[in-house]
Formats: sequence, structure tokens, C-alpha cells
Amino acid sequence: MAKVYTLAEVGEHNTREDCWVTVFGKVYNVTTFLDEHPGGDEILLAATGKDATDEFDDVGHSHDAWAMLEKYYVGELNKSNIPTKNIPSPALLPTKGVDHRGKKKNYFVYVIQFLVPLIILNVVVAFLSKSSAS
Ligand code: HEM
Repeated sequence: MAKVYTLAEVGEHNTREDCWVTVFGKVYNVTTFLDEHPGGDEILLAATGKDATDEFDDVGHSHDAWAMLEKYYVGELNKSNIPTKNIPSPALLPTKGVDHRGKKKNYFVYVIQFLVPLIILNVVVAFLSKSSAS
């Protein structure tokens, strides 16, 4: 079972040599990532000791960034330390390669993407058969 940390415990890891952050109720040890983080190390160090979900989310981190999280996962944040809005629903829990923000494509978009090429194909076929008949 995953280890559960309080925010105070996570906050003890707030140095360049030992840096943990919490995002969406999960705890990540980003020490080895500090020098690689495209947003810089200072911003990660400043994000220690608090729930950094809003900051992480505001940046609009890419799918790749979300996928990287898994690599640094060390445990769960004690639920009472997570603002309710930042508790992930089971549907949004990390799964490799999935955009955890849960921004799913609208069903309507899928239908349109399927129908439009079909309609175009139909028009072309109808046009070709009409012109070859005449
Ligand atoms: C803990 C895990 C984190 C990972 C794995 C991570 C990963 C990344 C990656 C891969 C990028 C490049 C852009 C992208 O692909 O989205 C990025 C950019 C950035 N990140 Fe993070 N990040 C983390 C945490 C945070 C936190 C907690 C903050 C804010 C407190 C933050 C702030 C930023 C900023 C400001 C940028 C630069 C955006 C830009 O200049 O376009 N990141 N991060």
C-alpha cells in the first residue's frame, strides 16, 4: 500500500538535495528532476510544503509532463491536507500515458470527425458517377 504523508512531513523535504512536491493529492520526490525541469528549479523549491496543484495546473503542463509524474511518485498526501477540489476522482487517477486533467474530447467531435470524411467521399463518388454517365 502507498505510504501516506502529511503536508508537514512533505514540507520537510524542501531543499535542493531533497525536494518533494505534492500535486493532486500525490507526493513526488523531484530532487533528481530539479535541474531538468523546464520551468526551473526555483519554482519547484518554492512549491514545497504546500499543495502545489493549482500552480501545476495553471501552467497547463503537457501530456508528457503528466506522464513524467509517475517516475517521481513516492506516496499519497493525507486527505485532510488536500483541498477538496484537488482530490482526483478515480476516473482521473494516473494511468501511464493518459492526460490526467480528464479533458476528454467531446462525443460530438468524434461523430463529426467520422461523418465529415464520409460525406465528402459520398459527394465525390456521386459526382464521378454522374460525370462518367454523361
Ligand atoms: C512534479 C512534477 C513536475 C513535472 C514532472 C513537471 C514537468 C514539466 C515539463 C515537462 C515542462 C515543459 C512544458 C510541458 O511539457 O508542459 C514544465 C514546465 C513548467 N513547469 Fe513543471 N513540472 C512539475 C511541477 C511543476 C510545479 C509544481 C510547478 C509550479 C509550481 C511547475 C511550473 C512549471 C513552469 C512555470 C513551466 C514553464 C512553462 C513555460 O515556460 O512554458 N512545474 N514542467
